[in-house]
Amino acid sequence: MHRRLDARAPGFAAEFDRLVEAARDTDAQVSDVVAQVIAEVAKNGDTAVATLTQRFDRIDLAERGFEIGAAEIDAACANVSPELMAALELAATRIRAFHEKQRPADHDGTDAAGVRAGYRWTPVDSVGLYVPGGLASYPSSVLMNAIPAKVAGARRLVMVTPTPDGRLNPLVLAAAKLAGVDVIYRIGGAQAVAALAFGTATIPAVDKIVGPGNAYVAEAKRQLYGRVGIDMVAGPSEILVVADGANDPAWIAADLLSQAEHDPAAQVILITDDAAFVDAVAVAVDALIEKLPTGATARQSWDSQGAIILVEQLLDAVPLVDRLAPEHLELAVADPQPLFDAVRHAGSIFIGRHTPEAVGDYVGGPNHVLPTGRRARFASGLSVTDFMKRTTFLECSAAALAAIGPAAQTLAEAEGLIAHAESVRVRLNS
Ligand SMILES: NC(=O)c1ccc[n+]([C@@H]2O[C@H](COP(=O)([O-])OP(=O)(O)OC[C@H]3O[C@@H](n4cnc5c(N)ncnc54)[C@H](O)[C@@H]3O)[C@@H](O)[C@H]2O)c1
Ligand SMILES: N[C@H](CO)Cc1c[nH]c[nH+]1
Ligand SMILES: [Zn+2]
Repeated sequence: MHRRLDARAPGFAAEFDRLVEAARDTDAQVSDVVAQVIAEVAKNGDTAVATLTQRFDRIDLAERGFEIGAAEIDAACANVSPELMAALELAATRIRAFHEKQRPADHDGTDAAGVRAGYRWTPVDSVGLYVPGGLASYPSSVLMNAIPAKVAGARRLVMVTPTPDGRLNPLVLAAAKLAGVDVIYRIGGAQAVAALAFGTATIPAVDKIVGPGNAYVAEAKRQLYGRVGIDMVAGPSEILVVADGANDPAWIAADLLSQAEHDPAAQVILITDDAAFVDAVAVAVDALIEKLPTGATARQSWDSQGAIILVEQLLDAVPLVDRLAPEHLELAVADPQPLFDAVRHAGSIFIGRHTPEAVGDYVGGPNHVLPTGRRARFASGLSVTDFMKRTTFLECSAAALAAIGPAAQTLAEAEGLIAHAESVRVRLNS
């Protein structure tokens, strides 16, 4: 049974704290398994990747090969219907147009002291794109990963995706070809993330790993950060819907289940100011779950992570939203703008009754790879700048050094770092 909370009831604060602190993606068991997988791949490379892939995805890489080659990709593309291809192309066009606006500007200027200072952006050389493939397949995540990488100018795009029991949606390969991915390996989970971080005889190490995944994938990226760059921790999906009682309960139930069907660990929450609507949505959720092919997953998520919170008035939702910092926030209310203006922490916001989060998963334009587990407090969705880094630069003429150097010398001496002071002083006195 999902949780029900009433913001006006005594004990609400403690109950809400428990909801906020409920760990879904970093529990000790997941963390230990991932640490073990990473250690095995670091030590035994391809052999460990093959053994773990046999264990978790039940496929024999010695027989199938690690890489998905051009012939397999072309055959898959030939099987994609024109209607699907058109939808994929529409998605790609819209995602590209949105991300092209994110290209950052360089800066190069000379200040009043005559010092030239600035920064310039350059792309990361090689990136690993994680495309999930355990419970569902994610052609849309191929586009969301690869298109911003291409817009940034990353030179080499290495994609990994698991193929449990050999299953692979041809649209995943069509999306990879459309987006310009360079090489694809049929591996997933923490072992794929570790292979991309360390490199193996078959799989080249990359500079940065991006993309979403389940708790194991997200934890592997978290543990490997530092050895390799990561975009963020993007784990099991989340949605928080703020809805008034004027909504059709079936619409809101579908929105909640759209994220619950991703993973038993997905978290879906409704906040409303209408007590009757609480019951209506709960009934609609139960009715829709029965009809979904993904109902078993959605049921586990709804029962174990789902919650409905009743508030006195809609603006009371704002501090609750900010505490939860959800991956997705839907504002299904008559006048969403005041809520939109007030909320500070959310990965992506969907404004008004006619903007279901699902449209953003595919064709909206903004990226659907987003921080989860309350990390929208400090992290942002995948963007072009995740595939770039900023190098600053400085140039002093003799006159400029004369203007600012003495203060540097003074500070270096105060820190007791005399070689620092000396490297400025010798130039000032030349
Ligand atoms: N936050 C985001 O931006 C975002 C976007 C899209 C999808 N998602 C999330 O991505 C996830 C996709 O999950 P998925 O499972 O379908 O695919 P996945 O590719 O992320 O995970 C499948 C892999 O997990 C590993 N695994 C499974 N059970 C394991 C176990 N018990 N021990 C060790 N490893 C194990 C296996 O190696 C398997 O190949 C969902 O949680 C979904 O909500 C998040
Ligand atoms: N909702 C997911 C992000 O949490 C993204 C996605 C891809 N396909 C469907 N949904
Ligand atoms: Zn989704």
